[in-house]
Amino acid sequence: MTDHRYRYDAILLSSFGGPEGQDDVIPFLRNVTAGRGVPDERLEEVAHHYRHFGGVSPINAQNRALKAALEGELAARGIELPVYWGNRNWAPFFADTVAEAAANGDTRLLAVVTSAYTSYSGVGQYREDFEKALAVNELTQNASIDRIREFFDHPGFVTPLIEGTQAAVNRLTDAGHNAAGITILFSTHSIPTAAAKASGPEFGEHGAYEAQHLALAEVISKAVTAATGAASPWRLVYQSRSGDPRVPWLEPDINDVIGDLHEAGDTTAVVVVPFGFVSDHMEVLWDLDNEAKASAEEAGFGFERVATSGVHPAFVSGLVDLIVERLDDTPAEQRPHLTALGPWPDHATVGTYLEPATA
Ligand SMILES: CC1=C(CCC(=O)O)c2cc3nc(cc4[nH]c(cc5[nH]c(cc1n2)c(C)c5CCC(=O)O)c(CCC(=O)O)c4C)C(CCC(=O)O)=C3C
Ligand SMILES: [Fe+2]
Repeated sequence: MTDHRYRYDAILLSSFGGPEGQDDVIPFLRNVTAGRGVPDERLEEVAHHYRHFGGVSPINAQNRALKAALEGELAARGIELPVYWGNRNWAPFFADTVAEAAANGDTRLLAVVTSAYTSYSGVGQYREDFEKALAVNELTQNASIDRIREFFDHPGFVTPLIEGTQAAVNRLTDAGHNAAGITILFSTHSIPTAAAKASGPEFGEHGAYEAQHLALAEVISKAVTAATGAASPWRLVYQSRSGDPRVPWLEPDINDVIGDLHEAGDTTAVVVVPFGFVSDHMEVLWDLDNEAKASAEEAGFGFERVATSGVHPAFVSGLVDLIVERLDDTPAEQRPHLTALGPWPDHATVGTYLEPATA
């Protein structure tokens, strides 16, 4: 219900969604790829990843846990805003969640999107999802959905990654590896190069998407060096490439880099930091814990995979800080950010350069 102490009525935890059983796998994948030219062979291959885990993606349980954690942190700070949860690709779908919220009188929603960087998938497509969810409920004139800013360089998101990377490097050095022989692989989702450029061409050939990842990798690497006292080399690598093989996507692939490091001969171990994601969902469990780990074993490397931010208390608290800065309309110069690119601006409307890649 409209509570005039706040400029929003409720929080909308907004995510990707995932299947909850074998029968959901194919319908889910059809939702994800609707009209987007992902070849059938790729869908078969990805279906197999889900089938291997009983047709259940871990992402929904992770979002239920995040929702509960956000509710706990909001309550602890005396902020009386309900938290709803909706997804793009699987139930609870945005349209149903928005209908439920509106039935409760909650029409001014602030979305917390489980995506830290600027891209069509992480920003523009959510904006379109929100517009559709309002439109099918005939709420376009009577309800609104804003979102918190991209939080790639917010301390709440970054702190768990720094801690995790530091601990992983320490475990490897304790096991006898030299810091200089440990390569830190900062891993994120590959996207088509055209989509990367469209995420903000003023940031270079691969747009804001790559610039944000490079800036953050530098920050984490420096923090780890400062804490451990010894520098380890690092690389930005990409994972989970999809789509038409003739369309260029961001490279290098993590598995190719592990192979190259093996040939070059200076590396004895890798630390994989899945900093492109906020939870240990399927793309982390399959593409890293399974595939990248196998590549590392083949190379004879030590292997450590750092946890995503998940429901780390610093992350949960950081998300509530990001909510509060919107409730209070905190000026940009007071908003925390750990890279020179931030604080990323709020998007009141669809990012003009966030169109889907047509390449
Ligand atoms: C940038 C980005 C993020 C991070 C930001 C964000 O969170 O948005 C992300 C997250 C995720 N991607 C996920 C799953 C999938 N992504 C796919 C396909 C695609 N992803 C893309 C990009 C991204 N994806 C792209 C350009 C495609 C090509 C087709 C298209 O343009 O849509 C496909 C189809 C099959 C395949 O080709 O892999 C699946 C199943 C899951 C859920 C995992 C789980 O279930 O635990 C999550 C969190
Ligand atoms: Fe994806």
